[in-house]
Amino acid sequence: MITFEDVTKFYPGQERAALRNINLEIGRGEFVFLVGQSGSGKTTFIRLILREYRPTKGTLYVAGKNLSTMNQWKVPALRRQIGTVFQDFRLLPGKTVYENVAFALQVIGRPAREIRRIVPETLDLVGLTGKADRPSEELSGGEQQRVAIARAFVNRPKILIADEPTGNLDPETSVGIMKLLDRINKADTTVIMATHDSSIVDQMRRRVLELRQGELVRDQAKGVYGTA
Ligand SMILES: Nc1ncnc2c1ncn2[C@@H]1O[C@H](COP(=O)(O)OP(=O)(O)OP(=O)(O)O)[C@@H](O)[C@H]1O
Repeated sequence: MITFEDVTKFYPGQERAALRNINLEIGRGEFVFLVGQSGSGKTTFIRLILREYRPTKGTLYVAGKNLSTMNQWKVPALRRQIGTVFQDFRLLPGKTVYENVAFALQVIGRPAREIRRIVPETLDLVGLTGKADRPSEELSGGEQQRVAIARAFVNRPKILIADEPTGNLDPETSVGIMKLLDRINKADTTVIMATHDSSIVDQMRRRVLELRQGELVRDQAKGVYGTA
């Protein structure tokens, strides 16, 4: 699903690469944790997959496409196959739960009938039954993250990228979010999650990729947060 072939990324004016000679493959339906200290390159890794940047060197394939040579006009189609979830939820203010999720389908031109069917289905899936008409800012942090996940998943993307999705949540709420991401993964979605949350990584025992100063220093099946 995702292949990094000797990928290096320098930002303009940067002396040290943000990512250096990354080689790895992430298969369809895998669940992968991306760990490493602040500044180790996790966000850069994610931004390359979303084609926010191109590699300076090397080749990156996502869903069968070479992102280095992909035309700019094809990027929106790529991003439709990738759901994204962030630490700060990024919901649309002044909109209800339903509207937040429906919007993701409206912008890609799905028919209204389909939207009326799929949005409630997806809200049920993420555990927000009965909350559709609530203003999203009145929900708890955990509920807001569920809205964000519903929005990311409503189009049934092949890949879900979560950048610190539990970063603003208490441990108990975080467990609920992880159960949800696990279910989404079991529905044949490739999930990549950047995190500093060691207890979650240690509990889930999934593949762990560790970056250090831009280099991949560990690729461990059923891994843990730290090797020390
Ligand atoms: N737009 C940019 N321009 C220049 N340098 C950047 C840019 N974005 C990131 N960097 C640098 O690239 C390196 C990797 O940063 P990156 O944001 O990928 O790390 P990270 O692991 O996601 O960190 P965090 O856990 O704090 O989010 C850092 O040295 C950072 O300062």
